[in-house]
Amino acid sequence: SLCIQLINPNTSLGMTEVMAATARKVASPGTEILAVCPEEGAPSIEGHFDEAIATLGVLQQVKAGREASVDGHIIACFGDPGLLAARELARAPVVGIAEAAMHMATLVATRFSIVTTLPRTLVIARHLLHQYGFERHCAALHAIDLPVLSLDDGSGMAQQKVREQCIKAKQNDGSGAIVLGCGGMADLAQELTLELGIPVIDGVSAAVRLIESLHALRLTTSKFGDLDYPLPKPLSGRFADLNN
Ligand SMILES: NC(=O)NC1=NC(=O)NC1=O
Repeated sequence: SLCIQLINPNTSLGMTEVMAATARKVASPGTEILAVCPEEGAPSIEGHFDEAIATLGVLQQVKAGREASVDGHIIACFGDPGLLAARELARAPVVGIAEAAMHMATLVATRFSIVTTLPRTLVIARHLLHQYGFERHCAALHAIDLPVLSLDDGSGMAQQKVREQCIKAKQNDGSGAIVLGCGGMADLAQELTLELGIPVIDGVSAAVRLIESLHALRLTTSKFGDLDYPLPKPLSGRFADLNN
């Protein structure tokens, strides 16, 4: 059986639980989901500064996961913070929820739209599209203009905004699929797919199944070249044990 480490890079336990529940629903029988988040950091990740803060916690959790011999790591934040650094530390596959959702969208539609949280994080999604080579596949990006934690406040307001933006995207963008641009939207994909009649894709679910596929194909992170383990050197202070 498989053990997949689900890393919520922010420190909000409610979001970790929503994503863990979604991951467990979609995981194959026998796949265990080990849901974690950093001991310290940002309660939500809404920009470049928050991502920089979150990266240390992601790396600490990846190291812990490697020591626990997990079969894969999911970076469950739509900016995929620390993805390549995590791949240097990891032996097992590391998949970000943005790249997972984007890859799946390209397999079922010629173009997809992204619906994310704050307008200021749109540029982060654009950077990822460029980095992953998916710019030509993305027809449009939208933001609900609500903070990440509004998805976790129990009011249902953010969820309604996500639904509205998805309906507008389907009507206006010429996209065949929609990517949900926040880990906190993970539980909305199934219902929106049914309601809209087009694939509405959550990156947490996509990442779980991608890691299961990588495992089945015996594919693990290449340790040849730039993703080899970090060069040994005396790291100091809080970083001291990160690379050993
Ligand atoms: N675009 C986003 O909303 N990214 C995110 N920030 C978080 O804290 N979790 C996410 O998925």
